[in-house]
Amino acid sequence: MSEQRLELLREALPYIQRFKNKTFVIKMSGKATEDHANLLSLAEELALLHQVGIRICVVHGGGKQLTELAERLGVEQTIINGRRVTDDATLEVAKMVFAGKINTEILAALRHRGVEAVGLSGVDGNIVHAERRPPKEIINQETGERERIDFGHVGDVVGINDRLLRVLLDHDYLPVISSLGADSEGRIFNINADTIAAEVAVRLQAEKLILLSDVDGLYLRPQDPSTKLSRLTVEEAEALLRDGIATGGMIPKLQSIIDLLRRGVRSAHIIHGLTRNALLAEVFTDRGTGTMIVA
Ligand SMILES: Nc1ncnc2c1ncn2[C@@H]1O[C@H](COP(=O)(O)OP(=O)(O)O)[C@@H](O)[C@H]1O
Ligand SMILES: CC(=O)N[C@@H](CCC(=O)OP(=O)(O)O)C(=O)O
Repeated sequence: MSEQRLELLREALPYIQRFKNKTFVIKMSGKATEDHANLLSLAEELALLHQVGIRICVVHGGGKQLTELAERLGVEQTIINGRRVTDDATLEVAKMVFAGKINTEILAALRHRGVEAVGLSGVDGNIVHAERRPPKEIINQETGERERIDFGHVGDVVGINDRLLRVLLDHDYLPVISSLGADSEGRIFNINADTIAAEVAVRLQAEKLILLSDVDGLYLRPQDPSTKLSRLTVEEAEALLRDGIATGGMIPKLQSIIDLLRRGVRSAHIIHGLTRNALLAEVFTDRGTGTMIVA
């Protein structure tokens, strides 16, 4: 183990006591899982949290990989306000990429780090009960136009069944859930991974939701990391959404976080999924590295 990691662990002792037996939901963006060395490093950090007795549930996306494979297959992609318009062909590719490739790669990395992880999609154990998102009038943030959008096979989460997750967590398994869900007729939906993570966190009465992204937090001036906000309240987060400071993929992220904090989870964190030890630093130090949003 590196000296930096040992130093962190020394500082971590009080936090370890505080968080033992608490549940953290950790969402890994596709961008955080794509590089093998980075994934192995993240898996090591997850293994440490798991070993000190924190109940970890991972939710992952894979938006970048889905876009890349779909386009290679000649399936054109459209993303509006951070959500993908999912036609028949895109859903086929989403099933392969999310529940197949990425989920298995995360499991293999955790296995390498000695963690007994179990791969699931939201379809397993009825974990994510979803309904098809009805066509909606929305303001397209990119064009500023009001449009009626049919997102296709995109689901809205209407319930989480946590029975299987609790069985696994109670037996020290680490569940890894990909961002698909289904309705009671077995129709499968593509669902934003941040949204699933937030809903799972509420259902498991998690202590924290931690989102591993490709930015190290929320910036006041988009694209300008020097304007990163370290800590904000729900009301401040709402204002950022209203003022159009959060755009693209940050919109569903913040919407989910606001909703989650109003429903009992204490804090949500946005951190960089490609910075070594960012996860450990966020959990085990006061400084943290990302943006913490509190109720
Ligand atoms: N105010 C903001 N601060 C930081 N990032 C922002 C902001 N507004 C929009 N973004 C964008 O949100 C992106 C993260 O969302 P998304 O691409 O969905 O990530 P992920 O794949 O991690 O879920 C960033 O890469 C950035 O381009
Ligand atoms: C409906 C919708 O937009 N679903 C997302 C699910 C994957 C995801 O959220 O992946 P990241 O976390 O890697 O961005 C998508 O198709 O991109």
